[in-house]
Amino acid sequence: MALALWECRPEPKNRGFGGGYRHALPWLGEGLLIAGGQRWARSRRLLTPAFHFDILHPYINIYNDSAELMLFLHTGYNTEIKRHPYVEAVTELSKIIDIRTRNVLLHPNFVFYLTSMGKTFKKHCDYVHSVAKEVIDRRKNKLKEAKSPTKKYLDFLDILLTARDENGVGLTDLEIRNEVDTFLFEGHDTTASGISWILYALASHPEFQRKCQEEIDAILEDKADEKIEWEDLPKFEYLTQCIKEGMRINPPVPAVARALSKKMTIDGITYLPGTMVALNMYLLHHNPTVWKNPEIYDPERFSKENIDKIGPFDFCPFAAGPRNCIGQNFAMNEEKVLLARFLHRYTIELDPTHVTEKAFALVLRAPNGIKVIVKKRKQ
Ligand code: HEM
Repeated sequence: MALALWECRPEPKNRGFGGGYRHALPWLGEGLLIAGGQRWARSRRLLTPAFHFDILHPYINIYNDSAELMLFLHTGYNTEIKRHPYVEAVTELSKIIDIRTRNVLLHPNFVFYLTSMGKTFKKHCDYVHSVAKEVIDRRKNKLKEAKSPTKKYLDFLDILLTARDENGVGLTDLEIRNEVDTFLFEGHDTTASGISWILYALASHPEFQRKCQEEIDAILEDKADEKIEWEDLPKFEYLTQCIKEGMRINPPVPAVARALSKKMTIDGITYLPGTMVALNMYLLHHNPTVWKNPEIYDPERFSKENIDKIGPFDFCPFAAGPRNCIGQNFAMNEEKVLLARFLHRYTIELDPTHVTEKAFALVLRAPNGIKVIVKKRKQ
């Protein structure tokens, strides 16, 4: 009998002293990313309907609107693009968690919160929690006024607020806030990193970029408003190959970690329960025993002819098993729309004066930025 994901018992996240996830607890709480055991199983069961195709379908309009805004900003010369304070705070929080995880002296709470970094962390946590609370309260009031959700389409927040388990019990206010914070982080930073590194790969390989553009031009040929419909998404076959290869060579989440729940023997060495195990997706995707010529960006690896040669655990940008990414379809759809709309209008080239560096944090970052030259296409 096949088990639903939440009926499996995944290895827990390492939240003990020294474990990386522990440092994100004051920010994300026991949301889906960090929770374990029964709490995780209940939340995963309640939240899975939020990623059903029927719920994802109307988000296509939001992806298109976001693409529109991004393209508009590109047309303005000297436009100073200010990041939202929420995005600034999340970036700082994830940077601090990364620094803290690598420095054992900052692990004890009583030391960390005495440092200026600890105080900044607390300040940003309070701010992001207040934003999440405001969003939740606003929607709660709307739902109260309407008595029951009357919108044609429910979104993620409606589902969080109205979900009930088999005993008719919903999520508490704190559980809802933890999920909102988790999804705002997991849903934004990861996709932003993915799109940036895919654009970098395509700027480095004009031949693949041109092939994507030919495909995009053919799909958008008769659309004066350039709007991508839900039905168009499966047509972007070559773009999808480039996206997957982009996430192979630069996985947005470079590593995850677990604590062993039972003894495990790897290469003749036995590890005891509780041992922390880091699973490095970046190294997996660059391992020459798994991938031939791993440093070469080659979208043909994901062509119809070749895709069956890829093993089930060779390509893991969204992790694997019961604790895989719940938002992976959402993310793939968003990446397709944003990249297709961008490449339809513009061609990008690498800035030859800039050296792009990689930093392995909670998400894969480019500490000094990715610089490309953007040229309007003649059509
Ligand atoms: C390119 C984009 C994305 C990538 C590469 C990505 C990758 C991942 C990975 C590797 C994990 C496992 C993390 C771990 O074990 O510590 C994960 C979990 C998760 N992701 Fe994503 N993600 C992406 C987008 C999204 C989006 C758009 C959402 C929500 C809208 C989302 C929500 C989550 C949540 C809630 C979890 C925890 C799931 C659980 O433990 O049951 N992710 N993601």
